[in-house]
Amino acid sequence: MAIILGDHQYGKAENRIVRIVRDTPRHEIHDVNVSTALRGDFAPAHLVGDQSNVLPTDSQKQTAYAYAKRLGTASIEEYGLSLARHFVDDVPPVAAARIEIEDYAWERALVDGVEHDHTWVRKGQEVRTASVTVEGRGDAQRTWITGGLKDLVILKSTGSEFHGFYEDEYTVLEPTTDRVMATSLVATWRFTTTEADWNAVYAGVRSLLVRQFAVVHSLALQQTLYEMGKAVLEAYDVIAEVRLSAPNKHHFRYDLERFGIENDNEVFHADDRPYGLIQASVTRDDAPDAGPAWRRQDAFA
Ligand SMILES: O=c1[nH]c(=O)c2[nH]c(=O)[nH]c2[nH]1
Repeated sequence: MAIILGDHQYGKAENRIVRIVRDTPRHEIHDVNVSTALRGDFAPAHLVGDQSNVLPTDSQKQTAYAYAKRLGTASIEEYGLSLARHFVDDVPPVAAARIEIEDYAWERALVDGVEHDHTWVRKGQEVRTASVTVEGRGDAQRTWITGGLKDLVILKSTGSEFHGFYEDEYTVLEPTTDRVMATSLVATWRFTTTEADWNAVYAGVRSLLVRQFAVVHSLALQQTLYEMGKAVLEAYDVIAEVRLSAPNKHHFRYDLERFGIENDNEVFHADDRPYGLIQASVTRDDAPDAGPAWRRQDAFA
């Protein structure tokens, strides 16, 4: 029997970079969490402790900060692209680089009803995400970009049903034709291009996802997810695939009848666990190969 080193990658995870644009008295803020991962033949480092090909994770961190100046005008996708290309093009042992970014939104503080120039309040909990993977050099170079969001907490108080499901001897769930449906959505979309109006696509996709959640009369969260992905693919030909992950944040109608009080879907217990976890990928039948687009940094965990 031989023991072999398998797939490996290494990088600096979760660089918390804040970029302030202060060229005028009205500042701008970009607050991001950047993770780098380099891939290539780093076997000697693992097998015999030879670091000669290893660009330290500390250097990767320094590079992420050095490139952060670009965040003044660049979207997170563009920033990730320049960082990934730098590692692959300029560091010979690196065969591929993956950059994952989370973007935390701030909104201007209102002071006496006026937007303040250099004070912000964190906007909700929703986070914009992006990943860039660059492989190979020169004409053989290939690039995969995803955009996305996570922690988009969304709830509808009607327009959702769940019935007609398969029942076995353990099924106790009551069918319903009117329930609260809520989730904390994670959506990731895979681009077919390395040049897009990234911020406009983000805003458009986000609003389509919210729109579909609201207007689709849902017979199950599964159906809602499919309709969300389908609408995005119909509207954006620069997107080949949408992946959705949605915890079903159950809201159980509370039994007030015990107290002689009517409860016509008015009072609920919001249960935090367990939760149903509904996940789907929606794709075009002619979508290009996903390559390493979904090879996330936490794939080793
Ligand atoms: O939208 C739903 N999908 C399910 O698969 C499911 N299962 C369940 O218990 N409730 C729900 N709701």
